Amino acid sequence: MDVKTADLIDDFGDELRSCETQFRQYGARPAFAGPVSTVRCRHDNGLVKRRLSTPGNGGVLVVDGAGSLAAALLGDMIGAAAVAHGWAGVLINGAVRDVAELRTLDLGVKALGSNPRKSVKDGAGEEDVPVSFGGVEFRPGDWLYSDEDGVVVANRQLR
Ligand SMILES: O=C([O-])CC(=O)C(=O)O
Repeated sequence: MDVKTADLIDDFGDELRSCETQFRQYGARPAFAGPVSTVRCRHDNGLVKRRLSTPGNGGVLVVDGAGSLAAALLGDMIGAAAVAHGWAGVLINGAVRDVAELRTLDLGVKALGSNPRKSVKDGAGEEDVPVSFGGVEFRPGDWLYSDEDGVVVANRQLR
């Protein structure tokens, strides 16, 4: 999908929520879009790993890691699983690791930063709940559009 968030804002205006968080790009896909699924967790990526190992159907997993940079919620193995399962992208309010390898994956990956320390995998957290960061609420079933300008979300598929 050819995603241009600025064009979407021009065409759909207030129908879109625009996230203020300044993410870094880590995947090889600078632009991605799809229906939203969510995980909320902190220093534990058990739910992220499990979710990205199930069919993504072109969706985007929004992970609210509470903005913590203390441990990575995604690395190259989980990233490769996401590609293999047909996810379009992963948006992480938290950290990643294996940055050099993530750069080669055909996947949208945006996160706040990186940390080589990995998370535990107890599976603590919540799935399919609304999560909020950057002044935006991300709800399961919303549509997310992301490119180098930013991340915007709508209640429905706009294109
Ligand atoms: O396993 C983890 O916690 C993250 C990671 O390094 C990977 O996905 O390869």
